[in-house]
Amino acid sequence: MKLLQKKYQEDFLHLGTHLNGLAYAATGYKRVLEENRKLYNLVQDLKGNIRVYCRVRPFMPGQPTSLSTVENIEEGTITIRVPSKYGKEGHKPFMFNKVFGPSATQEEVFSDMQPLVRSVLDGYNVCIFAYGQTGSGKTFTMSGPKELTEESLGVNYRALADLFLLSDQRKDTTSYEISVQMLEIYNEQVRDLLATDGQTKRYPFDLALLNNSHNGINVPEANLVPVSSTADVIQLMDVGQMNRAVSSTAMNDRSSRSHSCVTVHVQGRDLTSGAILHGSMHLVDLAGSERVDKSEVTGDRLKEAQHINKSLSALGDVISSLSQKNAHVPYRNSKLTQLLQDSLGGSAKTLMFVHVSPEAETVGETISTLKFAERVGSVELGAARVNKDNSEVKELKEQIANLKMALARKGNGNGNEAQPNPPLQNHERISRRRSLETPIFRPKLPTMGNAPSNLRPQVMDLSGPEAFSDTASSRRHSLDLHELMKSSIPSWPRQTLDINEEDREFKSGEWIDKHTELNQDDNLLSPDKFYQSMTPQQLNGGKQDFEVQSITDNESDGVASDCSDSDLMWRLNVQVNVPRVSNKQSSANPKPKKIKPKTTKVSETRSLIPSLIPAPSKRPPNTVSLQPQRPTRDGRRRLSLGK
Ligand SMILES: Nc1ncnc2c1ncn2[C@@H]1O[C@H](COP(=O)(O)OP(=O)(O)OP(=O)(O)O)[C@@H](O)[C@H]1O
Repeated sequence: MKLLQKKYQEDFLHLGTHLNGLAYAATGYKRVLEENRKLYNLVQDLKGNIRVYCRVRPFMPGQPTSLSTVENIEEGTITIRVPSKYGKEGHKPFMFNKVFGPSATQEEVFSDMQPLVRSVLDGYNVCIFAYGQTGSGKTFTMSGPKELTEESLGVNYRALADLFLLSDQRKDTTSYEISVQMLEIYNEQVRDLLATDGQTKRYPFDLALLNNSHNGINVPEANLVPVSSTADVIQLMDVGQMNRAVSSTAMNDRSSRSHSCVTVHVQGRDLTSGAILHGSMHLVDLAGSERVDKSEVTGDRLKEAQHINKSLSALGDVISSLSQKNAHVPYRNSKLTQLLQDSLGGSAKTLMFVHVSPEAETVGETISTLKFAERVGSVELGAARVNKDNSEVKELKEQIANLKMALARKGNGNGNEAQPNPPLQNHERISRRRSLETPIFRPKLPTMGNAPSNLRPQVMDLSGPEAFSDTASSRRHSLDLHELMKSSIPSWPRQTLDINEEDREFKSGEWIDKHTELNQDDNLLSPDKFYQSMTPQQLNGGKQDFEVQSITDNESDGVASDCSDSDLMWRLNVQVNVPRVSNKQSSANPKPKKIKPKTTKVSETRSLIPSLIPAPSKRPPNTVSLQPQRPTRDGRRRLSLGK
């Protein structure tokens, strides 16, 4: 007995020592997990909180095969073949965080956005946009084709599946509650797509959205339905889609002109500390753009087009304000921005998928789309970006500086009072990082047996770039240089990225004037105007506006990203993307182009929807619009050089 007692004592002692070791290891493990989470999100931060991925659609089966507008794809660069009818033949490179060619699979595309899903569970707010002209593949990327297979599932299915997979993997440390809501915005009216009474339910959106926030996340007073599996979400989406379809049929397919938004709210509770965190993912399908005859752009269609335009412009305003660190961010200017408020700015992470079609006839729209998207990426990634058109831009900047000096001397006698030129060199510092991601987990895909074949959960489909076009943009070439010089805020993109001939060709011209006639009363913001309103400093400093605020230890304790050490090390092998300087364009066309004066102003009515804008014509006379302007008080811009 004594021997046994002694042995038990020894065993207990041994067990105690062992347990101590285990407890110590557990503490260390938790520390490592926490460290991993921080490093993981740091890598995300380094890559920027607004990222832009480009995807090229393949030619459609049965389509006559023609030469693709996409000449080359190389990592983060896509080069567009510019046909001679746009003024001169050339090659136009655009740089993004990542470019997916026509043969890229759905899985490949998803793998690069997968880290964002993970961030939702770490308490971040995420918004995913699909941007591009009609038919360029937005829905394909986000939802998949009409006939879904496991391989063709869009990123939204995969994202939701991944969300549940990860939350399950973390269940020993964190308990997650996930809920979903589905809203539709049509002509600035919000409807709950999950409303059980089947009635169109209109919300006093300001009150509903803004008075019901908890822990920084605004939850509209719509149905917020708890879900516990991907199948649950799929069922809910099916209900929402059916509700949408009912009103669409009744209202002549209005769904193509309304925004629908699926929002996934996540609340995580740390099982040890009880700390709570919140994350959200907005999956929104914005109204698509479509070609209609000018005769159709009246009445309801015109109203719809104006609403689409207005909401996308409001989105631009919000991003602009965030990047300028304005105290006031105009979220309330549209229902869309109200809805996305928690996913824009602050610690939110935004991904834009920009889509392009390969057909030659859409090259104008393709270039406009790519220019806009490239600038969106530049807003946040401004700090390290290298200007790809460096030599040409430098030369033009010098010309601008000289012109301004001359004007200042003329206007002020000796020119002493003239303000110094904006620090143009900042533009040259803009650079971009490339995507560094590889998939960590294969998404667990929902079984197709449960998924209705017509189900198309929506991720943010931004209507095409033309939706931003408006009256204000039409005045872009009417500038007042005196006014500009008085302004303490230099404008940014046209000095650098947009200063060459092609840019003007694709951004200004007759269509602007045509467009103006239609939309004179709308004080809307075009992509150009939006970006013109930003300064180089704002761009370069803009990063801070989008920096992820680290979750405090209390909030995030124990909620770690699931990164293995090796994976983490791989991820931390960060190479800041310094784009290759491409001189193809300038070398191919070294001579300045002769300016053709515009003689006629066509006042034909056109749709406001982006793709309705006809292919841009030659650039306007007096190309002094090299230096962008802020609008005057009456919202108009004047040309003083041409006097
Ligand atoms: N990467 C791709 N691979 C194969 N087919 C694609 C791809 N992208 C798009 N398609 C096909 O091209 C067609 C148009 O794509 P989709 O409907 O996704 O465009 P969209 O941008 O959403 O258009 P809209 O703005 O009109 O909604 C569809 O038939 C789709 O299946």
